[in-house]
Amino acid sequence: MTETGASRRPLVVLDGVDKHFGALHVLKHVDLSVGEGEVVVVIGPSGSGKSTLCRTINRLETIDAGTITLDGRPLPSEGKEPGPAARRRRHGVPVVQPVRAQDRARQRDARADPGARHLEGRRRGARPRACSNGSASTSRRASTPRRLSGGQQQRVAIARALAMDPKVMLFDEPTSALDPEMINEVLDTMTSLARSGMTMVVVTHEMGFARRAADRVVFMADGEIVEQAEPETFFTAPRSDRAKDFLSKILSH
Ligand SMILES: Nc1ncnc2c1ncn2[C@@H]1O[C@H](COP(=O)(O)OP(=O)(O)OP(=O)(O)O)[C@@H](O)[C@H]1O
Repeated sequence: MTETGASRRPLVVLDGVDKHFGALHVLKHVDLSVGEGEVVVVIGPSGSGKSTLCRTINRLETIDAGTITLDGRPLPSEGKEPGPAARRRRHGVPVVQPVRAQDRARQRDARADPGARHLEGRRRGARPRACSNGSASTSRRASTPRRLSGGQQQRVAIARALAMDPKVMLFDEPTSALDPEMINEVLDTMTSLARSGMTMVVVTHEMGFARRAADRVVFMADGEIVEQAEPETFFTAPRSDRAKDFLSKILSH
């Protein structure tokens, strides 16, 4: 039986977190504890606050009220450190986000048009940087991420994040901008990571991944955590009408 968050050592703890964007109340008194080695998949309708939740954990977004602690240490208040990048480095909570659409368009242009490829090479600079991706082949290692496919770029992003030796990794819809055939290779990498014991918070619409790799599914709607359960329980017997409605829509596709 899967160990639930309650029986693990708390690693990431959100306590009464509120977040507004102007008049929009995006996170409403959110309480969430992620245990060490736990894989939490966050799902819910568009606009429910999933990405914002993820972004508050690594301080890409500030919060208005409540606390977030990482391994018992509170995240700093806004203004006490130089900037978001420095905060992320210090706290070591990497987030893997979608491959940017513009990068993918540029790759397609470069493949289709030698002139564009030349320009693309100039844009990158004279010498490609090596990337320390243990899963990449030797020839791929000499490539810069922009020469790689979207799926390979995401695997490099995951490898780079792992190089930070993080206590927890965040994934914010990492497969959302990928071509369908590349989605599975990224999900396989994430599944391996989950099975290796990495603590992960994953915002995704990939329900197969949630069933396969999650210890717990957190369902959000309108800025609130409406319910949370082990995947089988959630997918076969959701309790709330919101979750039933959401699942009926996505699972019927
Ligand atoms: N920087 C911002 N400024 C203003 N409003 C924002 C900002 N970021 C997000 N929002 C709004 O906050 C709400 C929650 O957005 P969020 O991206 O967290 O939702 P989500 O559940 O991840 O949605 P999706 O599944 O579509 O990505 C949405 O109404 C969104 O438009």
